Amino acid sequence: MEFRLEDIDPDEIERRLAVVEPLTDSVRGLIDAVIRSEVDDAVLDRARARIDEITAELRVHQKPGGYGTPFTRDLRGMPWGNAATGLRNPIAPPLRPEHGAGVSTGSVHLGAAYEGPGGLVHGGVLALLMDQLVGECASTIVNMPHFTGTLTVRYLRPTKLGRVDLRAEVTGTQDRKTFVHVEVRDREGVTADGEAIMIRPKDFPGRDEVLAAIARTP
Ligand SMILES: CCCCCCCCCC(=O)SCCNC(=O)CCNC(=O)[C@H](O)C(C)(C)COP(=O)(O)OP(=O)(O)OC[C@H]1O[C@@H](n2cnc3c(N)ncnc32)[C@H](O)[C@@H]1OP(=O)(O)O
Repeated sequence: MEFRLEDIDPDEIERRLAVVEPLTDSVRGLIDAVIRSEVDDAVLDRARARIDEITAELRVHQKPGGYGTPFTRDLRGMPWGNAATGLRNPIAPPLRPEHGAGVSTGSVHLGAAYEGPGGLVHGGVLALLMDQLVGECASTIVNMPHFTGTLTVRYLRPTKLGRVDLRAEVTGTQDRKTFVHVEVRDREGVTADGEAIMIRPKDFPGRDEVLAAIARTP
């Protein structure tokens, strides 16, 4: 887990998001269209050539590796490449968690790109979303980043594609461990639940900056 301080103000964050969020949404639309399109092969071939051109244009200047998890001095995180929440990651639904007292919630629309069995959400996608939410829940409540040590998922009944709601709640803490219960619902009720043991790592790159930024946060 690597954290990197990026000393920019909220206006600059908004300026960047105003450019990349619409781009990411457009690519989400493209992914959905590629899965569901019934146009003929010639149109698909033409689309591929145009997409390859755009990809080459974007690759002229790019980061090595992943996007990383930059954060500002006031601890606003910018994990924009995150697989579940990333604001510039088209495979992220994206989940946008909200945090209350010991509870985190989030809703997503899971369309064709998240299908497992026909018409139903892939179990791994649900585990991804649960993992993210329990991570954010433990990290926000304890105010320090946590890793998922163990996540046990029970799939209670199939989850229909469409709107899915998640809720995570801290059920206890013990030294560096935080215990979190999580539930997933589709429009007909609870479809899966899970128990997570979240661990606050002893050390990680950027730890001192995170602690200093927390200390400065009013
Ligand atoms: C603001 C930031 C928001 C971030 C949200 C992001 C959410 C994303 C969620 C994720 O996807 S995290 C990525 C998936 N998880 C990992 O990659 C974790 C990989 N594993 C590790 O890095 C280490 O194994 C871990 C940090 C989990 C534990 O290493 P430690 O060296 O700190 O553990 P240690 O051996 O000192 O054990 C400390 C306690 O934790 C317990 N423990 C260790 N590993 C465990 C485990 N895997 N499961 C359950 N408990 C575990 C261990 O028994 C012990 O309990 P006791 O104190 O009661 O004895």
